[in-house]
Amino acid sequence: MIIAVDGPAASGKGTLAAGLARHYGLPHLDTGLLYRAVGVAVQEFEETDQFPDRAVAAAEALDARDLRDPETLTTARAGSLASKVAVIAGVRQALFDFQRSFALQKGGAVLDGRDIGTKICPDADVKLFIQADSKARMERRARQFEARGEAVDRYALYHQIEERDARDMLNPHGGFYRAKDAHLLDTTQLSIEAALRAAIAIVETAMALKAGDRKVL
Ligand SMILES: Nc1ncnc2c1ncn2[C@@H]1O[C@H](COP(=O)(O)OP(=O)(O)O)[C@@H](O)[C@H]1O
Ligand SMILES: Nc1ccn([C@@H]2O[C@H](COP(=O)(O)OP(=O)(O)O)[C@@H](O)[C@H]2O)c(=O)n1
Repeated sequence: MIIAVDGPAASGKGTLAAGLARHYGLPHLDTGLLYRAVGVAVQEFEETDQFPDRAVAAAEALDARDLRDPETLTTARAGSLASKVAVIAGVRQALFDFQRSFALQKGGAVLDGRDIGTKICPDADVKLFIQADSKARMERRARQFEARGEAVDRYALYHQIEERDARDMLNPHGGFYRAKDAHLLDTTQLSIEAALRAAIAIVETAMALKAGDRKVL
């Protein structure tokens, strides 16, 4: 079974994808980490015209080992760099195969990101689009940073998230929109546990419907 989980920054998609993966015993790929790793690798070229070419080369050379440093990859700066390399068509192309082979491994997988249901796994068994209002998302990210001892300016963070979401939504190569067949899950008022229960219920219903369809055919 392939489960695609998409949504904007700090909507809780990674937490839900990890929870679904645990529940169904499937491997999980947080695809945002790929873009973050590429962005961090070329940060010194950010203000130069070499940035796109360097980013494509970094994406082509990316190795699973580059994803093992959550401390540097999950900063706000890495998030912003990620959304800048994510608008480069060659970067998305270079990262496609890695994501696609992860999705197609035997037994299935859970992937979360921005274009999983639309571009990486348009054939996923179940697609979820996770939403939460901007304030809730900012507060969650603020607490996440504070939990690891970082000082947070909530006003600046709110604007950073809005700016990144806007860049993602305007990304001509990103396909960051809700797939027509994605199930919307708004987690603004839900705890992590309640959100996971709701996500599992969606998966169960979708799989039961699929099985029913197969019987009818
Ligand atoms: N439903 C929820 N209620 C409260 N906090 C949540 C919820 N879902 C996720 N979080 C917390 O919000 C932060 C961001 O969640 P994460 O799953 O990383 O979001 P995303 O992958 O969409 O960026 C994490 O610290 C996570 O524990
Ligand atoms: N499948 C994906 C995943 C991430 N991204 C880009 O990478 C950035 C960081 O993604 P992320 O999922 O780690 O960010 P959060 O939603 O966790 O804040 C996003 O803002 C997008 O610009 C993408 O373009 N496509």
